[in-house]
Formats: sequence, C-alpha cells, structure tokens
Amino acid sequence: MTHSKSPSSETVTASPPRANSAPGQILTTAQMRDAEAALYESGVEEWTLMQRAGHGAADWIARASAGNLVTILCGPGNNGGDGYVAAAALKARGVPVRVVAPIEPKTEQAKRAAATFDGEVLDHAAGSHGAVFVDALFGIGLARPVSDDLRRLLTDLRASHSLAVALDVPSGVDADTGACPDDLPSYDLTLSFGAWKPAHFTGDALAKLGVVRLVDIDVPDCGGNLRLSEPARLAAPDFATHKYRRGLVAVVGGAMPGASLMTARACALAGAGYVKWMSDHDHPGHPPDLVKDDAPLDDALGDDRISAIVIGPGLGREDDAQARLEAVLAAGKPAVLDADALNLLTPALLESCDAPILLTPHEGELARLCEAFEVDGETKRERASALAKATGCAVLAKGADTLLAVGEDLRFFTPATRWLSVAGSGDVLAGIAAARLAVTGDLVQAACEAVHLHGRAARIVGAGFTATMLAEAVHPALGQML
Ligand SMILES: NC(=O)C1=CN([C@@H]2O[C@H](COP(=O)(O)OP(=O)(O)OC[C@H]3O[C@@H](n4cnc5c(N)ncnc54)[C@H](O)[C@@H]3O)[C@@H](O)[C@H]2O)[C@@H](O)CC1
Ligand SMILES: Nc1ncnc2c1ncn2[C@@H]1O[C@H](COP(=O)(O)OP(=O)(O)O)[C@@H](O)[C@H]1O
Ligand SMILES: [K+]
Repeated sequence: MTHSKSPSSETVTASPPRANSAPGQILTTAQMRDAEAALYESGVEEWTLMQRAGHGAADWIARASAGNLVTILCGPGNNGGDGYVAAAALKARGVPVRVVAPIEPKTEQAKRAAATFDGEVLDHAAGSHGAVFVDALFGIGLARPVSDDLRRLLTDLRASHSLAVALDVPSGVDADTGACPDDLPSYDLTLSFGAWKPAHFTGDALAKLGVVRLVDIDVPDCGGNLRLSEPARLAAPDFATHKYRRGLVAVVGGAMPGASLMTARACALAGAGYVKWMSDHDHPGHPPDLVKDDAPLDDALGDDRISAIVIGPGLGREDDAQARLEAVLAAGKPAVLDADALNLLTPALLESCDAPILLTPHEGELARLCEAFEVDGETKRERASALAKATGCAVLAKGADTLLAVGEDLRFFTPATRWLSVAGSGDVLAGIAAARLAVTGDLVQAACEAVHLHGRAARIVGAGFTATMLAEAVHPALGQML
C-alpha cells in the first residue's frame, strides 16, 4: 500500500475512475440497494458488479500481500461472493490464497462466485497463519449481531495474520451508523464498494477501519444527501480586490480575551482581508496588526463593511455575554457561533435572526443544544441533522468524526489528526470558519474549507502542538491549499 501526501490521500479511489463514478457519494444501505436496483434495471448484471468489486479488491490485496499467503473469510451473502471472486483473481495471479467458509454460500451470485474458486476451502481457521486476512464475512447485509463463535473466528484470524483487510465494512459494523461490537478487531485497510457508506466516516467503528479506499464499480451519482467533503483549492484574492472586499470579520471577545485573540489570529491567517477584535478587555498578547474596536458592541457591529462575525471563544456566560450574543444576532450578518455562544443559545434568541449562522458544537455542546431546542437522535448524525432543521442553522458537529448538517444535507470528512484534541483548537477552527465565511459568503463552503484548513494546519504543525502553534500553522496551510 502506498500513502500519497495529497490532501485527499485517505480517500483516493482504488482503481481508475469508471464512466459513471461519483467519488464523493455516500450511500446508506437502503440507498445502495436502490442504486443497485436501478443498475440492474438499466441492464447491468449483478455478476458484473460482483466481478468489479472482487477484482478491485484483489488489486489491493495482491499489493498488501507482496506474494505471501492470503486467507479470505467468506460469508453466505454477496460480501462472501466478493471474497470468492477476489480469491479466484488472486489465485489466477499466482498469489497463494485460501478461503475459510464457516457458512455455505447462499445467494445465487455467491454460489456462482464460489464455483469459480478452485483453490483450498476450509470450514475452520485452525492453523491459518498468513500475511493478509481478508474479511468477506458480512457487508451491508448484516442483519443481526454477529454470534460469539464468528466474532472469535474474526479475532483469531486477525491475530494470526500480519495485515487485515475488510471488504465493504468489517463484519459486525452497521454500515449506516458505524455501530459495532466492542471487540471488533482492528483493520489496516477497508475497501468500500461502489460508494462510501456512513460507517466509513462516522461512528464507533471509525477507529478500527485503518485506511479506507473506494473500489469503483461504476455506481452513478444517485443525487443523495450524504457527501464526503474533499479538500478543494481555495480561491486567491481577485485582481481588483481590497481589504474590505476580501472580507472584514468581527471577532467578538468576552470575559476571557485570550481565546478570542487566538480566534482572531487564525481568522487573519485564513484569508480574511481585515479582522477587527471587538473586546472590552485588553490582553498582553494583543499583536500590533490586529485592530481592536472597543466601541459599544452595537455600534461597532453597525459597520456595513462587516461580512462575517464570530462569537463564543472566551465569551463567558455572564449577563454581559448574553447581551453580546444578542447584539451579534441582531446585526443580521453571517456569523459563526462557538463555545460559550452555543451554551447561551436558546430558541428565543434565534427567533428574530434570519442571517446565515454556523454553529460549531463539540459533543457536549451538541447535547446541550439538542436539549435547548428539544430535538434528539440516536446518532451524532441524527442529532446534528435534527438541530440543523430546528434552528435553520448549519451545524458543524466536531470531534473525531466531524460532520456538517445543513437542512437535509450532510457532509462528512476524512478524520483529522487526533492531536487536534487539544484545548483551544476549536477556537482556532471558529476563526478559520469566520474568515472563510467572509471570503466565500457561503455557509457550507466556508465550513468545509475551514475543516480542511484546520486539519491541514494540524498536519503541518506535527505532534503535540498547542492551539497557538496551530493558529500560526493556518498560514502555511492556506498557502498549500491555494
Ligand atoms: N450493493 C451492491 O451494489 C453490491 C454489493 N456487493 C457486495 O454485497 C454485499 C451485500 O451482500 P448481501 O446483501 O448478500 O449481504 P451480506 O453478504 O453482507 O450478508 C448477508 C448474508 O449474511 C447473513 N447474515 C447477516 N447477518 C448475519 C449474522 N449476524 N450472522 C449470521 N448470518 C448473518 C444473511 O442472512 C445473508 O445470508 C456488500 O456489502 C458488498 O460486499 C458487491 O458484490 C458489489 C455490488
Ligand atoms: N480525536 C480527534 N480527532 C480529530 N480531531 C479532533 C479529535 N478531537 C477533537 N478534534 C477536533 O479538535 C477541535 C476541538 O474543538 P473544541 O472541542 O471546541 O475545543 P476547544 O473548546 O478547546 O477549542 C475540533 O475541531 C474537533 O473536531
Ligand atoms: K466484510
């Protein structure tokens, strides 16, 4: 397996794109079944899809095995069918391969695929040491929890092979939610067939998937509402632009000015033309290139040239904080609400605000907001969507599996480095998001660009950074993304 350093290194397709490929498409199990049905209707054969999936998988497995023994665990359905096709393809290439099949193939295609493999098929895993273990037991057809016996088999096979590859999703993972048993083994590579599934970017299984790759089997764009956000080039300033046109951002500070200073710094480095720090407090770290506006907030926010506002980092929760949030919402400008602004937000406060608003809650803030707006959901995705609908805001639900909910639409992201889990990194993100909102005027584009810039900055700054170091790294990150 090679790891490229391109921004989309985690999500490149495994094979050359086919005519109808839609690389950023994420389909739920039901949507995948519909897509499949539409393909059959148009004359594509089920067997053809299975061949594409199995051969695409074999390409990756052959590379991972480097000519050493591969063990493929095949289940009864079409996931197992993909496994048999891969086994036959590997054998034809001269890669040593054997199949472990604890359950006989049951679907027509799986039976047909099994018949094409004339190598060794075992019904047990005893002595199955090897280089690569391939899990083709269950895919999106998982119908109930995996039995103890089969879970043990998965764990044993994982332990007795150097690398583990999951076909479509690791067996036991709910493709729609990413829910999985606690003892799910860790995989090195997960190959998704035809389209991404939500479990590739959200839910508990995420930590266990390893690198994820899409095997293109020519599933067309189904126009669904779930998408993977991939980093795109950011626009450089226009020829005739000036600092106001490039975007004037008001960073509204509060009782703890240090946090909003960091937000302002990230904002300035993320492409805004002008950043004004609206703070009643001074701070020894105030840099000379940051303009401080200490006029009464209502007056300061009355500047027509302001194109975006960010409030929350270091705001505090006292009476004054609420008044400041009210002033921001009354200004009628696009705004990013983070941290304490999210803790203070209520339906009543949002009622008269019709400006575009981006909320950037972490898990705790998301839970509080759901309570305040009387919505709920079983998964983070459902909670974020419910909140987006209840508030009319875009909701960037942060964490290891950051996702963006806007109306019916959801954008997912390739996980960023875990080093981002450091105090203040959300303050940096809020500043970046406000800058991108001022520059682009588009909530979704701004939120997506912000997540990518933030992740890129974190990669540049390396391991064990502080939020201040992260904010400074927004500068080279912007340069790399132009
Ligand atoms: N949807 C598509 O367009 C394509 C799907 N393909 C493959 O087909 C897979 C889906 O195939 P299937 O729908 O046949 O489903 P699966 O192969 O994922 O599993 C379904 C089978 O496993 C059994 N089963 C489910 N959960 C079980 C459990 N906990 N314990 C024991 N048995 C259990 C079911 O009764 C059924 O026999 C995908 O994940 C993918 O690998 C590919 O062949 C390519 C095309
Ligand atoms: N495990 C993780 N992997 C990747 N990114 C993470 C992880 N944990 C947190 N992050 C990111 O770090 C940032 C933390 O934001 P937040 O919780 O608001 O921090 P703070 O309030 O201290 O600024 C978010 O962008 C979040 O997505
Ligand atoms: K599988």
